[in-house]
Amino acid sequence: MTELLTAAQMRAIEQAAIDSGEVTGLELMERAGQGVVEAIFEEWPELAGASGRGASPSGSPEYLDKEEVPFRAVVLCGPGNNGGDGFVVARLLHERGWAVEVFLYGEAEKLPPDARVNYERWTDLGEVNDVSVCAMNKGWSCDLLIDALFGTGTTRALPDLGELFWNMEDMVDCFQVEPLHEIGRPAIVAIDFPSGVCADSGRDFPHRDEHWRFSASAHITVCFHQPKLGHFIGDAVEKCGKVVNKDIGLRPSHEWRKSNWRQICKLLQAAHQDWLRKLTDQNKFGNGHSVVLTGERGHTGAARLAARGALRVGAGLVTLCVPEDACQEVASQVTSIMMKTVDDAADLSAALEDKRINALCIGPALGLDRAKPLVAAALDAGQQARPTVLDADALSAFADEPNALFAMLHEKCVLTPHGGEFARLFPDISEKLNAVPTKGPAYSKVDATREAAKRAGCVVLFKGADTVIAAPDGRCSINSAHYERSAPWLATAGSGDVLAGFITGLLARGFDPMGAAETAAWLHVECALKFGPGLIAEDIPEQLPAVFRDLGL
Ligand SMILES: NC(=O)C1=CN([C@@H]2O[C@H](COP(=O)(O)OP(=O)(O)OC[C@H]3O[C@@H](n4cnc5c(N)ncnc54)[C@H](OP(=O)(O)O)[C@@H]3O)[C@@H](O)[C@H]2O)[C@@H](O)CC1
Ligand SMILES: [K+]
Repeated sequence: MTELLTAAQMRAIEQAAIDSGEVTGLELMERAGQGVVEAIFEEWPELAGASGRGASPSGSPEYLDKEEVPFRAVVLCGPGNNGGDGFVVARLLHERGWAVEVFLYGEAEKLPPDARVNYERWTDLGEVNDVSVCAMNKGWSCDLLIDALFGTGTTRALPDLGELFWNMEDMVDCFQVEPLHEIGRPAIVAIDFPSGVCADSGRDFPHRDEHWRFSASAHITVCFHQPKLGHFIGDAVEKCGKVVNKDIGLRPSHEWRKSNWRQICKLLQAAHQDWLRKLTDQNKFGNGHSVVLTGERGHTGAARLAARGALRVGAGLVTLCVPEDACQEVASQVTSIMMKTVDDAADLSAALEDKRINALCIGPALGLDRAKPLVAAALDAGQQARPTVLDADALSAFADEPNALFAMLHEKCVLTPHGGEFARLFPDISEKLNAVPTKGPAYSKVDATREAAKRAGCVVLFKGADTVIAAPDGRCSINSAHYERSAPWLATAGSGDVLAGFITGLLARGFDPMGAAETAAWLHVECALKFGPGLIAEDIPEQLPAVFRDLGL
């Protein structure tokens, strides 16, 4: 499980290692530069030779006939240690026979000490020009462009670099359709972050000149030790291209980790596999009994999707609670899923007398008018605190009085809002999240979800391509559907209902709320990836057997 750090956590780990005497800042900078060069050659082995033909701006045949020339790199260095990494990369490429041009944003005299040392090492080998004199056309016809302007220290807008960033985005787009060299334009590599992106939130800092871009773009982003939060949330996911992490020999101390674990956010990379493995001697009740409430006639599809999800994910029994007038509609559509007539809150309370029902899903297409009393019955303090997923209308119904909902919630609940539902329940938090950031670290989706979970007193799963899951005690994880797990076709009607069903089924199987939400979110994306384009919500649960087989279950 990868831990995602904030800039401050990364600095603390780095400082602890330096203070312990096991490494110096300068050594870390050297390793960072080496990591970037390594990543470049791993990504583009064709650049690993000492020389190449050089980029052909036009791809014209007469150019190709010329004698081979060294590969050319342009390195853009900034005023902090990110710039320091850039000087190391410039030197290492030069040592390999590359022709390297270096441009600096800022003043050499003001560079921090380690960056200054590497600046001087570079000036023994080549020139440094001001970034403002970097003729961009010249830059674009090189083989490699290194963005070492800003890394984890970005704290505000970079308006004077907006045009440069705009050009970089253009180049990244071009290169995605044409292979390297054929268009004579460079591979773009960001060191740690595409410049302008806030490391904690993944957001960039807009400025008045909206014509230009607010942050850089890259084909690959090389980060160090562990990826940061900002690589997986916010605007950065569109800018990083691909995130490559390089070890720079930092070992966070056990003590540091122990005292900070609640502040660390995990990136979900696997299901809780051991928990998923069914015990062979379980009977159907051993795997729990999930109940899903449907809406009224004509509004039962969402709950049926959730129920199917709960059953496929392994709940032993799944029952749909259906209003009398919708029974025929539901009965004609389900087989292995059971039905019970539940018209109102009194019926629900009576149904929940059955203590074998150990997980409940309430909300998908439930109907705003019916939702409030039914939610109250589901969460009735007189009942045992039963694991309960609240989704869709069960959340929106409380838009006018979210505190009334929070007062009823308990620690076995899971809320699964999308952005709109989140804003209805947590308007002030949503406002902070949607405000234009002016200084870093900017308020992030991770901050927002943690704050919401604390207020609600239960697990909150804030949906999106970057789904964030947080518990009231600060535990947090991100389920990213970006980069190699990109699954845009998951944004389809009913997909969220299936997710709610997955969580409910896992709760029935005995997962704790955080584990159920994390595993369900991860499986949900796996199912989408398994199916591919053309996916509709009905397909999602049907991929689970294949996903489970791949997991060796
Ligand atoms: N931590 C580690 O373990 C390791 C870290 N390493 C590397 O160090 C990087 C972090 O270095 P860093 O802290 O010096 O930050 P960085 O991103 O270079 O920028 C800071 C400078 O930018 C300035 N500045 C900010 N915003 C600005 C703006 N809008 N416009 C203008 N200026 C602005 C800011 O000025 P200030 O805000 O202080 O006025 C400051 O001068 C990290 O990303 C990685 O690449 C590696 O060497 C390996 C080990
Ligand atoms: K950078």
